Amino acid sequence: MARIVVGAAVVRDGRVLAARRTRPAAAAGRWELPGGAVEPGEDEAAALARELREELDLDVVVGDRVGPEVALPGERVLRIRACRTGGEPTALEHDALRWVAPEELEGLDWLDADRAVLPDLGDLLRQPGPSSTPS
Ligand SMILES: Nc1nc2c([nH]c(=O)n2[C@H]2C[C@H](O)[C@@H](COP(=O)(O)OP(=O)(O)OP(=O)(O)O)O2)c(=O)[nH]1
Repeated sequence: MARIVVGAAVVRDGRVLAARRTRPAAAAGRWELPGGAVEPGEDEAAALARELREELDLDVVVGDRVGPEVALPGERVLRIRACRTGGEPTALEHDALRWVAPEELEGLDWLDADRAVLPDLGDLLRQPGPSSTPS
């Protein structure tokens, strides 16, 4: 069975958090949705929350899937989940972080697999969020 890699679409004020990789060499300098591999016996949402604490010192609430499941090399698949946070991320394993607006998505140098979710990510960012709900 394919190993699952989970990535977070952390959304705030209509932007999504992108993180720039430092390793391996082929991926260094390219952007991803932060996350990592689900460990055996671990729940996907729990894995994602754990990875974001480890990589970004960030507590998130994990929500619904975004976009298609994408095949990765080495019998792995990438699944993206929408996340919310009240905190500020710190780059502990990446060399840059950026809040990306929908119109900037296409122009970023994403890892190849992540390109497949950009249309759905754009739709998600354009939806009115909690912060823009009239009170
Ligand atoms: N986290 C993350 N990984 C991605 C994305 N797109 C993509 O192709 N990948 C690939 C890159 C890596 O080969 C793999 C995740 O590895 P990782 O280094 O981020 O996470 P990890 O610590 O759990 O990995 P590992 O030590 O078990 O190899 O998935 C993405 O958007 N986010």
